[in-house]
Amino acid sequence: MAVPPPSRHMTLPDAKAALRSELRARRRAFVRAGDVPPIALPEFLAAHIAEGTMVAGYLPQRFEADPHAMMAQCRLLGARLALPHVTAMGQSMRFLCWRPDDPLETNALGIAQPLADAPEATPDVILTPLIGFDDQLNRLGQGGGFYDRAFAAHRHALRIGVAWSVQQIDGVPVEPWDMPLHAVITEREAIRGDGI
Ligand SMILES: Nc1nc2c(c(=O)[nH]1)N(C=O)[C@@H](CNc1ccc(C(=O)N[C@@H](CCC(=O)O)C(=O)O)cc1)CN2
Ligand SMILES: Nc1ncnc2c1ncn2[C@@H]1O[C@H](COP(=O)(O)OP(=O)(O)OP(=O)(O)O)[C@@H](O)[C@H]1O
Repeated sequence: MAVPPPSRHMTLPDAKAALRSELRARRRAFVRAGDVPPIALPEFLAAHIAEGTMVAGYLPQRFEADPHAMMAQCRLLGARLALPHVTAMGQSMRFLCWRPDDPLETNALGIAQPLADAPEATPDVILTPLIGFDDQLNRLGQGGGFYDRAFAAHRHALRIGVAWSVQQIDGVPVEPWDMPLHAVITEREAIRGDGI
């Protein structure tokens, strides 16, 4: 979907901030319109999940795409689950093991997460919440750099974006540290890269 091109006078951080605000509005309108369908685990991704595979998921904030159905399907295939754990902006994000009945705390950013002393996980698959994405599998996140740093720390993990289809744009601005996703899964389709 086309987004108005950033003005020539805008800096890249300004352009990204404008995109984030437009995409958050789209995401909110999509969810408020009601009847959001579940996002299923596509067959090509299920083929990477076996007994003991460590899948890092996330607990969606209000209007984020909901990965619960995918996480449940991963568990049925024998996967173990983990969730992100953050302390403050600029700090690294850890993935901590989590089962559906385990206790949660709320972090400084208002997101529920496992308790700090839960065992640390090394993810094989990282289900990644997105603000936006494009058909080249470039990703726009919240801007904290948490997932950029996590991708750099877990280079062998599959990077799987999860989003509502309305979050697709023509060209996400790419910066030197950005690592493209292996696939993006939406409620309508899966965009699959060459590496998966
Ligand atoms: N569900 C979920 N969990 C996640 C992330 C995420 O994007 N989604 N993260 C991905 O990095 C990490 C937390 N990172 C965050 C980075 C920035 C903001 C932030 O700027 N929040 C704004 C409000 C955003 C909004 O209105 O949607 C704020 O606090 O002002 C929040 C979380 C770890 N856990
Ligand atoms: N490997 C890394 N190590 C340290 N800092 C990094 C690394 N990758 C990115 N960063 C920093 O993190 C910030 C990421 O900003 P950017 O706008 O790309 O966020 P984003 O990719 O949208 O967000 P997120 O990764 O949180 O989903 C930048 O300030 C960048 O310098």
